[in-house]
Amino acid sequence: MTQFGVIGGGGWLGKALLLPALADGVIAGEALTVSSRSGTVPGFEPWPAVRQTKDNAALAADADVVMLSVRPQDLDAIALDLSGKLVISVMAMVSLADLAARFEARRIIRAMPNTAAEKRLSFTPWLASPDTTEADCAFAERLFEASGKVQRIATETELDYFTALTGSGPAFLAVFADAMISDAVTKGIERGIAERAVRQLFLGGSTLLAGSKQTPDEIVQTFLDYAGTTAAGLEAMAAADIHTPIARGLTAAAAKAAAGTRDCDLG
Ligand SMILES: NC(=O)C1=CN([C@@H]2O[C@H](COP(=O)(O)OP(=O)(O)OC[C@H]3O[C@@H](n4cnc5c(N)ncnc54)[C@H](O)[C@@H]3O)[C@@H](O)[C@H]2O)C=CC1
Ligand SMILES: O=C(O)[C@@H]1CCC=N1
Repeated sequence: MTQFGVIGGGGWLGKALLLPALADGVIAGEALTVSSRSGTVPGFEPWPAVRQTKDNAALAADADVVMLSVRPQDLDAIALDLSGKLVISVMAMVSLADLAARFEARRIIRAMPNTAAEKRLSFTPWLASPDTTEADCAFAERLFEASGKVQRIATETELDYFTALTGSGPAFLAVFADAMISDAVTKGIERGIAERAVRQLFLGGSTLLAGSKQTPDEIVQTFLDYAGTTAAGLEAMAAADIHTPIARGLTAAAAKAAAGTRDCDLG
């Protein structure tokens, strides 16, 4: 049985990925070791065979596959020789070349899920270094499929962009929701009611969008064609150039992701 060790696996993203995979049987509890700063985190109680530790060296010694899920600023404290193992990283801003140099690893997969993984609704692009095997890629795909949709991509430049688009994306939707709530409050709507309304709007609107045969721009055009209230709102937003701040935000996030990353050839 492939032994899987997840460094930082008790954090937000680690648990969002691991709990669905355990629930689906993609990972057996007996095959999983999770490390955290404290050595014990809640959430894994339904799988008592999952081992928890603070000792990353012991985790790595027992593992065939090691996943890194700590914040980038905590990575320097983790000095391990992972040569011969499959290394999976979900970390932003840490490149394949950096991972290879730090951990003496050749088989590396970088993936960029988002925290909707905890609802099994992540979009997870991933890419693999040239030495990874088909079995390595299949393991990673099964793991990430438990928490959403996966997409293999070709370059780290794309991964950096997806770090902004879908990795950070939940926060960008939250800022749009917050702007709507703030406006509603200034118009006299009670904050709690505005929040309830906007949460349901995002659920309803995004469910429609996800399942629609129309593209988003076609949906916008359909509403413009009514020439009614929605069109008045859309035209005012277009006049205020709503696309520009969105593009600026994505560009800044992707630039930050890329600052620690460069396309590299590990072949
Ligand atoms: N939260 C998000 O929206 C996304 C995060 N990521 C990436 O995932 C990684 C983890 O992010 P989160 O889970 O959100 O952060 P988090 O802070 O919730 O989890 C990180 C965990 O690592 C643990 N940790 C720190 N140093 C450790 C060490 N030496 N040994 C063992 N455990 C250690 C911490 O105790 C914590 O539980 C980051 O690198 C981030 O770039 C990627 C996509 C989305
Ligand atoms: O904000 C971050 O750095 C991480 C990566 C993508 C989402 N959260």
